[in-house]
Amino acid sequence: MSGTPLAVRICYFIDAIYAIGLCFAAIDMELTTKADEDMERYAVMHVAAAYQARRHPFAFGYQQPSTSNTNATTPSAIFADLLAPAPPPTGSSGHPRGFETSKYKEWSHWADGTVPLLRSRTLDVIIVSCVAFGVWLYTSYIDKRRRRGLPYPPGPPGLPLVGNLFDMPSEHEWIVYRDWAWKYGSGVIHLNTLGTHLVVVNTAKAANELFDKRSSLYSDRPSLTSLTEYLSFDWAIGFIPYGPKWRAMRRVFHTYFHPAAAKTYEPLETQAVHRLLRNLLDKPRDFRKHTRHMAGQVILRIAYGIDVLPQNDPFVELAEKALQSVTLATSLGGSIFDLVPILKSMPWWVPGAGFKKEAEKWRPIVQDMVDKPFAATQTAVNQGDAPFSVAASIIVREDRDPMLFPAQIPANFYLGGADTTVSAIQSFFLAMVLYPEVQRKAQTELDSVLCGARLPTFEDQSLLPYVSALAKEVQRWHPVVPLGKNLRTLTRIVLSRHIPAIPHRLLEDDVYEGHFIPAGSIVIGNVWAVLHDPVTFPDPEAFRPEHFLSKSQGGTLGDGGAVRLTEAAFGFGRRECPGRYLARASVWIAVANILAAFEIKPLLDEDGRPIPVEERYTSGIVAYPASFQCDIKLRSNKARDLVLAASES
Ligand code: HEM
Repeated sequence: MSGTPLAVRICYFIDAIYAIGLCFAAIDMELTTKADEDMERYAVMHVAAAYQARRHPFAFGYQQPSTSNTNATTPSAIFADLLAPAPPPTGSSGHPRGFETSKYKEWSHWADGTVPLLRSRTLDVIIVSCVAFGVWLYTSYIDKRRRRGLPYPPGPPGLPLVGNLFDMPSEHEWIVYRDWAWKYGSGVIHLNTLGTHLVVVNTAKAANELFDKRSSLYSDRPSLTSLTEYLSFDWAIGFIPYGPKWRAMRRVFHTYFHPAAAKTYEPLETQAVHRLLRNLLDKPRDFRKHTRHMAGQVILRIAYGIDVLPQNDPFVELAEKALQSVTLATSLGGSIFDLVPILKSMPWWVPGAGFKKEAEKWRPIVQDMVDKPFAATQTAVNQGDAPFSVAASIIVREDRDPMLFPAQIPANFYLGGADTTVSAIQSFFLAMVLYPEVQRKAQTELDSVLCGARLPTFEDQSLLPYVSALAKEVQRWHPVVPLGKNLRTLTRIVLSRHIPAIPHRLLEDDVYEGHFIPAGSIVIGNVWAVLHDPVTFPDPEAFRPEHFLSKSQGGTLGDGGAVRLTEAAFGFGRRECPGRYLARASVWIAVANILAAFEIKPLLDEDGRPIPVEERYTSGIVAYPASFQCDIKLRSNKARDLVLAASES
């Protein structure tokens, strides 16, 4: 068997299923009409065909027999009929295609025996069907008792057994879930995929009630075997279940990222943004690459005290490569293990096995991402010339938590902080191309406060309310982590475990507004829907910083409400993003400085007409604007001087 080509093995499988299906159909007909020999005959032929193919792998081009013109009534006669016009041998391997007449006798005996065999199986089928029906009745009864008569939250009806598997959207799921919430008139909707309950929370009210007020129930994560076991991401706090290890990690995060600690990183963030300005000046077309470099510079400096190289930094490249493996894990091959953990012990040809092999190649890279930058800091500490960094501080601490491996803590920063910050800044560039009047207003405010004499710092926040509202609107307009990732048709199968951005998992049965939510449900906060609620944010699809300005300033919200709602961009409850203070400052500093120095416009074509830019986004865990080009030009000579001076200091 092991030497048989894969394609042939797939053919075996398909044909066996086909033949079995036809046998059951024949039995069914026999039960109902007692006289449909035709159907039975058809089934027998296909069973025989499958049998023949099993013995002769290259004979798969057999011709579909037509039963309509035959008078044959017994399996032997059918075979005689079937075998008479032997197809020509055309297989490139030299093996005969079609049936081998020399085997006729053997097969016909076998086929003759099939009819009574099918008949004798009838009772088995009835028993199996009764048992299956009984199991279904019993589980329905248990389910009903567990729900105490309460319904699940509303949602699309679904099909028996597979539930909503085929309802699941393949991209931009956050919009579909929001639409379902409107259609069924409920902030919380329920879906069932292959028996796994999926609950999507679409309003701020429900998110607040479930994730915040009942946070002890809603803070677990579903197990992601593909990432934690196969790729060794078991150190990533975002994937660690709710429990002592997660708490220990969060405590460390809090030590280094609480608001006062985050404030101490502002000079580093400003320095990275100044380098970004210089890079934009030198190579404006590479703005995407530059934002990635900026985010990497901030994170690696804070995490390890490493000053990254202007180009091709080995630590940035290593981390970026390791993160590519997450995409691999969230492909169908990897996700299948999250859905069906038993596949872990299955032979190599079972679905997902290719992923296992691939994961072996990637694991050392993920390990290097953890070890190599930490080792560099260790060396610097030993030599006594390490600048402040989280890694250096952990190395010299004596009160380290024994549950945590020191090198794993700073590795979390790149994983959580790099892509997210990059996406936000790229959304900002897109918004400025699409909304030139917003850009003009922000620049007018900057000019009136700074008078072109200096670049802005984070301290200027309160002096620049429109720019500050603009930075918040960037996170609302297209939330960085809107909900989910791209799920193509096949990956619908893994939805129940793997759908959302970073899903929560319910620990105990719960009831919300008269609806039952079972323990183990995967609970997704639809950040996008919360931030596109037309009652709170009129005209939610438009980029309008006024969404975050008080009414007296021409906006729609008081600052208090707006502040709480921007938090939604960073997730919910106890799992809320621990890097949010750092992230918010990085985005503000980047946005304000770029606006002060540059004008962002559409590129012009050869005839001087603006090249249209579309507002399109990818559907990943982190959503990016789809590739677009823009023209980034200095606003004035004064701006050039400021950029050059800042990048040299
Ligand atoms: C614009 C920037 C960022 C955005 C929009 C963002 C957003 C998010 C979101 C939505 C979550 C999921 C929360 C939930 O499960 O409800 C999250 C989790 C997380 N983020 Fe961020 N994030 C950003 C930057 C950062 C940075 C800079 C760091 C680290 C330095 C970071 C570290 C983390 C970690 C460790 C988690 C997992 C928390 C846990 O599971 O307990 N993030 N982030």
